[in-house]
Amino acid sequence: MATRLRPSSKRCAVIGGSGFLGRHLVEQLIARGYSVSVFDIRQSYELPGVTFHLGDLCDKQALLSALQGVSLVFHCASPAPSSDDRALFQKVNMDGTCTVLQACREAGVQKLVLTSSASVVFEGRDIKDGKEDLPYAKKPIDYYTETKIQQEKLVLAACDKEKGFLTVAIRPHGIFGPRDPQLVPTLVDAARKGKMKFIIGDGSNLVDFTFVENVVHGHILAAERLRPESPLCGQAYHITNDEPVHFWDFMSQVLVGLGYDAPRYHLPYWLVYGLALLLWLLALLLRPILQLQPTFTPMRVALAGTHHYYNCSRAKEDMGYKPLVGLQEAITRTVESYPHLRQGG
Ligand SMILES: NC(=O)C1=CN([C@@H]2O[C@H](COP(=O)(O)OP(=O)(O)OC[C@H]3O[C@@H](n4cnc5c(N)ncnc54)[C@H](O)[C@@H]3O)[C@@H](O)[C@H]2O)C=CC1
Ligand SMILES: CC(C)=CCC[C@@H](C)[C@H]1CC[C@H]2C3=C(CC[C@]12C)[C@@]1(C)CCC(=O)C[C@@H]1CC3
Repeated sequence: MATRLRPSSKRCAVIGGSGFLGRHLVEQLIARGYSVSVFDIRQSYELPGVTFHLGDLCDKQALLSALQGVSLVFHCASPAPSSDDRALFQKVNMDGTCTVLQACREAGVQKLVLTSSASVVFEGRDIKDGKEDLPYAKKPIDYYTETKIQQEKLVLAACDKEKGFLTVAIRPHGIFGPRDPQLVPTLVDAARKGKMKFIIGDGSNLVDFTFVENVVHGHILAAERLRPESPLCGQAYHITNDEPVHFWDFMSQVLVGLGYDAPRYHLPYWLVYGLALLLWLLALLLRPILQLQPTFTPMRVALAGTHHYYNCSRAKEDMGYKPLVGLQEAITRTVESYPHLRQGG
């Protein structure tokens, strides 16, 4: 019979630790004296104190060997939202999360912190100051959101004080910062193709964009405050910068900071949404013969043209959360971190 290592409270694993958020989380955990095992399908860096375990989270045996002696697990792995691959999302976010839960229980893990998403309540309509008690989206706008909802439900339902296995979900929104492979690169790519001249809607919609270091701070606070007697058990928490901003002002600041023109001309929201939907259907029909990746997906158009900002007072009250980096400093640091994406760079 395999021997089980005694879990140590400063030994943790980060599933998805090679990704954007995962790597920032790993760096901060190391700085705080944790020893970290990264479990991911790829290795994207090396860092003293970090052990890499390459594997797919759908493979329980591979997970079990990475979770030996680990008391705390962060699960922040997911296929990229842009992949739009239903089967992959179901396999990784739903079946894979069941496997993660099973492996955690078998390995004697005591705490699991899931990176969920504030989008689990977003249906493409305005959300202003949304609290955690909003119902899950009944008609999720894409497969990513659909499976993030199921994933969060699975993890929160697995919280079991009697069995000594505690879970909590963090719901960040619009994560950005150095090394983000999604928001700034997509924006710059669209600008370089001349697609960022238009503002979708009247431009007055307020949105949360959250600096990656604040998201990391929320995760670590949640892990450290998650105890049998704490209110965190089995709960979800919004983590934002607590400074909603006009979507198009944020985009313009990043674009201008990198030397591109800010979008200027307005287009009606429903017109662009309708076109994006048509394009998405066309891409779906042509998929067997042609791989189309439209920039303006229905989800992106909805995010660009509606209000979606969230209240994070539950995290403030229950875990003492407060953003560490303000939005202006965060934008400056992010823009400076992408010299290669500058106009002409
Ligand atoms: N980027 C954002 O704005 C937001 C992200 N989130 C959530 O945050 C988490 C992290 O996202 P990012 O760091 O932005 O994404 P990312 O794509 O940079 O990182 C995800 C990591 O998961 C790994 N991964 C994917 N499938 C795997 C599998 N089957 N087995 C093992 N590892 C696998 C990838 O290799 C990658 O390193 C995700 O759960 C995402 O849903 C939530 C809200 C907003
Ligand atoms: C309109 C347009 C093409 C803008 C370019 C930027 C977008 C790529 C980002 C703007 C808001 C971002 C966002 C996400 C991905 C990147 C954006 C669409 C998420 C969908 C990532 C995963 C989540 O859980 C929610 C995020 C909401 C905001």
